[in-house]
Amino acid sequence: MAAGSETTATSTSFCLLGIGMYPEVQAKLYDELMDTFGEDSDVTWKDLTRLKYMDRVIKECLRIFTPAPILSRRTTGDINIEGIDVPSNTNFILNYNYLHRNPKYWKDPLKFDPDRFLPEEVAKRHPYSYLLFSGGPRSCIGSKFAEMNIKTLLSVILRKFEIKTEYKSIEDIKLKINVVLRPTTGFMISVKPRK
Ligand code: HEM
Repeated sequence: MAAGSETTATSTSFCLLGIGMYPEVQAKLYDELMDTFGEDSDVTWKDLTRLKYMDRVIKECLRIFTPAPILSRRTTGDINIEGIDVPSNTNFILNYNYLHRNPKYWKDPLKFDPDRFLPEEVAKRHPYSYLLFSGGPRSCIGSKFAEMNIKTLLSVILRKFEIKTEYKSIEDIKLKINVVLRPTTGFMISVKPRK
């Protein structure tokens, strides 16, 4: 259950938090939604694939707030990582939130910039510098479904409500890990009907 529902709920909440913090991003998303669906029409799979800006915003929110940040692996043979010998049968803890905020891969990592996910920018980075759904043979089997789910939820919510948050900056948000990532002081999101 946690694999699919808790991760999706947490991801959507972090997206709303990011969107609430940047009114100019929210306005652009609203325009894209109006152009794509208008005010009332139902969300269809085909239309979801046209939400290019929303796709980038979601990726940027979940880079900064990676909902499933801690994973473990065990080596099945001796390996060498950047000059360090690691014997077989060693347990590893991987922290993807750290990876996603590492200045070695992300310039100005706490700057919110959805355009980091423009295709030409993605092409410049190592494919494993962004591991929202992990990588390799044990990566998330629900990734496409999760993306569609989050886009559908945001498409419904953002057309009807304006999102606000009391948080003023990413640096303000202290995080803890309860299996999934959480802000220590809650999401602090409020919604205002658009009309
Ligand atoms: C945004 C939402 C989601 C995120 C961030 C997420 C993230 C992840 C990550 C990072 C892993 C890798 C775990 C590892 O390597 O040890 C994983 C595995 C998995 N996820 Fe997701 N997930 C999400 C949604 C879903 C959904 C919607 C489903 C099911 C419909 C799902 C089912 C699974 C399953 C079954 C695995 C285990 C795959 C395996 O061990 O072979 N996830 N997920």
